[in-house]
Amino acid sequence: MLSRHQLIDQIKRKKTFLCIGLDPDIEKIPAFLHQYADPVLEFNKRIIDATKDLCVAYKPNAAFYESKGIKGLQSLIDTYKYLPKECLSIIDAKRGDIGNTSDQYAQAFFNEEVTGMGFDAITITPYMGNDSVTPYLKYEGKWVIILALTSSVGSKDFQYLNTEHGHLYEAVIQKANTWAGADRIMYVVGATKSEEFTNIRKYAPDNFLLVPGVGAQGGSLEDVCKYGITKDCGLLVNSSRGIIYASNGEDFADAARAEALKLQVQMEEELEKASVI
Ligand SMILES: O=c1ccn([C@@H]2O[C@H](COP(=O)(O)O)[C@@H](O)[C@H]2O)c(=O)[nH]1
Repeated sequence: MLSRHQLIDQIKRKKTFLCIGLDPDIEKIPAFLHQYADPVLEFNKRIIDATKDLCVAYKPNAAFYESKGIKGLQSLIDTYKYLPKECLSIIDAKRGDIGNTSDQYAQAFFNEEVTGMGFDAITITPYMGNDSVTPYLKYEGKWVIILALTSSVGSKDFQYLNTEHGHLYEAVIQKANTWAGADRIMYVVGATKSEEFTNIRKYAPDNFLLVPGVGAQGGSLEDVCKYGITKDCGLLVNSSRGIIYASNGEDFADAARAEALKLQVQMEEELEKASVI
């Protein structure tokens, strides 16, 4: 469990708001790792060891594990167990279903005694509304991270539709703010949508925003900070492929560290500029 207060403390202490995405594709991980019983776990462990002082969160995306069946699920459980306790652990599962089904998803990712996984936070699609989100909030201290404005090209299909409360993504934020406060709810906003951050801060002045899309998707960290940073930082900027696949040789963990370090240095500058540190 990681509270808002602990998250902000960690950001100030480590001078970073980097979230590293653990999206291991068996086709892309270095060949020499295939000699290990669980190559994915070995890959993740070495990435974590090489980067844990440079980031405040790790975000395994469930798809990369679920696509491998039982072995993948075991890799996810063992990766969860290996994550440093001081870092926010986010399962990027993008779940969303009726209440009793959401209860099962919440148990799957939050109830460590039952499943071996007790992530601090989960990503949720808000399309089905209140009853698809509130079951996760029953787990005291856990975070729900709601998709608001995604980094994807397809975000324009629904998220910009006009409603009586503004664009659909604005209506999502206004409604979700009535379910819990900024100590329990974060929003996903893509780095590729930096022009919308000022607007989003009108509705979510205090919420942390999980921001994917820097690195492989071409989003600008500088622009995200220009329009999105708050006095408490309020940002978790994710990079997955840009860090974990920096090299596919034996030096992959060092190369990942070098990429993470570049982002950490930029983040430290932004934190200073915004007087967070
Ligand atoms: O709007 C969204 C929501 C989630 N994601 C996820 O974040 C990472 C991004 O990976 P990169 O390799 O850094 O592009 C990945 O797990 C996505 O599923 C997103 O990209 N956009």
